[in-house]
Amino acid sequence: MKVLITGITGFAGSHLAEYLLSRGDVEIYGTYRARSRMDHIAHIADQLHLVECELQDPAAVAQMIARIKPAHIYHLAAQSFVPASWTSPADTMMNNIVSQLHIFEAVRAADIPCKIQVACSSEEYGLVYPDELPVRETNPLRPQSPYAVSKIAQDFLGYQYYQSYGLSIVRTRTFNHTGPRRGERFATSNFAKQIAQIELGLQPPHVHVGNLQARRDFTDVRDVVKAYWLALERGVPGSVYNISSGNTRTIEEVLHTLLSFTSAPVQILVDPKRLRPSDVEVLLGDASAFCTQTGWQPEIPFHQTMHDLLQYWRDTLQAQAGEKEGS
Ligand SMILES: C[C@H]1O[C@H](OP(=O)(O)OP(=O)(O)OC[C@H]2O[C@@H](n3cnc4c(=O)[nH]c(N)nc43)[C@H](O)[C@@H]2O)[C@@H](O)[C@@H](O)C1=O
Repeated sequence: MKVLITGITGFAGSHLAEYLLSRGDVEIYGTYRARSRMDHIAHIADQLHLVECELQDPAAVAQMIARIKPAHIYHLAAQSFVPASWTSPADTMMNNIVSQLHIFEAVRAADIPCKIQVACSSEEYGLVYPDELPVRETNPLRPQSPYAVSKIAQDFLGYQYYQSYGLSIVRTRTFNHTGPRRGERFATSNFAKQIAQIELGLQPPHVHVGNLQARRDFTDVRDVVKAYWLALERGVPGSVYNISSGNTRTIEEVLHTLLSFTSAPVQILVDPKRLRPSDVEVLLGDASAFCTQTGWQPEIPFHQTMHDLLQYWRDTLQAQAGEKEGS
């Protein structure tokens, strides 16, 4: 079976490709852009069909889908960093909404039986009141960032294309996920990288942070990509599912978990530039609909995820230092 992963060079995309390869029953195609970095998939690139495709170009997308004729599409490519959606809101809308429209239109034009997973987000819930926790899929959506609005548009377009044209679309509202290869701008990875840099003497012993009081529901990315596979294998087309762990912790607790793995003495410094115009205060998801439908359960404990993330940065920085020495 042919599957297509948009954003295969990214964080979730690279883990999904690894997971699907481990299953051994699929032929994996993945899109990348001219400026994409290949580091995350370099170790498996010879087992993938990589296709350069700008998803904002409708003709390129139509041609690519008509040629590959994938049975599954995992649409993971996106502008996913919330703060960037304030500095470049139009770019976020184009990247997230317009690209997805091109994929849907290309599948319609090719007239192929294709299941599509749309990567939506817990950010769509935005402002959540204490008596609404844990959040279910039926909760009102009260977006707090342009990014959240773009994800609501992706989500609702998925619904509408299912209703209007019968496209086999499953929407996943994934809560925070992290693990090795997480982009360094996101809180967990940023803190882990700073700690690894402090350990190597590459930065003074200060960890710079933003709002530590926000609460988030974290799942390991390696569990999340299994959920994406199950979403298309066992999810009901037209449905939307939360994907979450059912645990919430403050970002301060996340930082202290990472710090528990190091003996380096550090001072925590709040950087006002890291604060957002409006931040989602608390997210805690109810994934029972998805678990019941597909049998999915997150398996990797949070401590393990944080441990592996810190180790990822230690290894990456050491490899970079080795390369510099060698050159
Ligand atoms: C589900 C959702 O999950 C992610 O969005 P996010 O929750 O914004 O992720 P983040 O890691 O940037 O922030 C988490 C929290 O941590 C706070 N925070 C404190 N100090 C720093 C800090 O220094 N850096 C950052 N980035 N955040 C910080 C920050 O204010 C926020 O409250 C994306 O995958 C998104 O694509 C998505 O869909």
